[in-house]
Amino acid sequence: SSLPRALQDKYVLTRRIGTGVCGEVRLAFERSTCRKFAVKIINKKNFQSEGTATRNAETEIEILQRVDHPCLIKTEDFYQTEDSYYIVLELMEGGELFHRVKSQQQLDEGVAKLYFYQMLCAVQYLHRNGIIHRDLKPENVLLSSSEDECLIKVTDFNQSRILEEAALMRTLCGTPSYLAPEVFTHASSTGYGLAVDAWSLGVLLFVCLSGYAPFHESFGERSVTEQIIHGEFTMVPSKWRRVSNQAKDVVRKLLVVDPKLRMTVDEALQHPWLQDQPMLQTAHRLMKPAGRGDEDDEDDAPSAAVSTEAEPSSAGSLN
Ligand SMILES: C/C(=N\NC(=N)NO)c1ccc(NC(=O)c2cc3cccc([N+](=O)[O-])c3[nH]2)cc1
Repeated sequence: SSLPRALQDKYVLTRRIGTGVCGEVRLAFERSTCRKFAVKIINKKNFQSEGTATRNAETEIEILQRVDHPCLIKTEDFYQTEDSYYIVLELMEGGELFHRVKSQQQLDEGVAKLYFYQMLCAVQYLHRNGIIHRDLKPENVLLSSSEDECLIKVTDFNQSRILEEAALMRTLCGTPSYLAPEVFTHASSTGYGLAVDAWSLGVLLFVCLSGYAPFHESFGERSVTEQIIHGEFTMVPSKWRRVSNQAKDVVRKLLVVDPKLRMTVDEALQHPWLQDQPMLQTAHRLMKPAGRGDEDDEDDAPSAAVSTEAEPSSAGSLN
């Protein structure tokens, strides 16, 4: 395929390291420094119609270049030809969370908690910046190394939407008398847009803790869609026996059908299961800018995270 000249001048692209529904990921070396990068190649044809494709891709590229958080993939460079986008990204040598969970059957609860905390921080950052990810799944969570204790990064903003809050606010400033009812109810559904990510995080946590998907055609005769609409998930005893009640409580409060009642990302960050000082310290060390992780952080202010040990598991009860 015809790689952009400018890309070839700066990088050598070698073997494929990942595949996606709309393109592939190649290992690349920056010629001048020999530093390794990942290059995500997205062919534009893969999108449905031209219209939405371009809009989606622009939004995605904008988001990729605008976001700045240790647990969100960062773009180093960006090129495009008439039929593809080439996104140069930091290398995430641990690969996709999907393969890590698959190869380990299920993650140790402490490891699942460390990864889940980082995902919550990434999605909290997106929500604070008015961005809904809308496609959170194990394939879109990358691991920085093959170590259990590693940094994770959320990627693939192809389905992301920037909350049209500003446009909505302008509309609501005018005289409401001529506005149709759905402008207001739709507003509330936009407001609830953020909650879709909380649901997906619930599914992600379920998969990390148990190694299988909560909604699956093999469970009973109902279709996956039916199971989801009714919030009917199955905790197979053999897979959940060693999982704490607090961890189960987080899953149950995220997999709530009514978005108004679903736990938010902010509330999840305050859940007793995540008030785990050792985990928080590890996470904050991993999330610091490169190189500052292992210096003695005498001078660092004590982390703002809650310092109390997790309460006794009162969280076993469902509200
Ligand atoms: C931005 C984006 N997707 N956007 C999109 N529209 N996809 O549908 C995107 C999607 C996936 C990735 N994946 C990787 O960077 C990625 C996958 C993988 C597997 C083994 C090993 C590595 N690695 O970096 O060593 C990998 N990196 C990076 C970016």
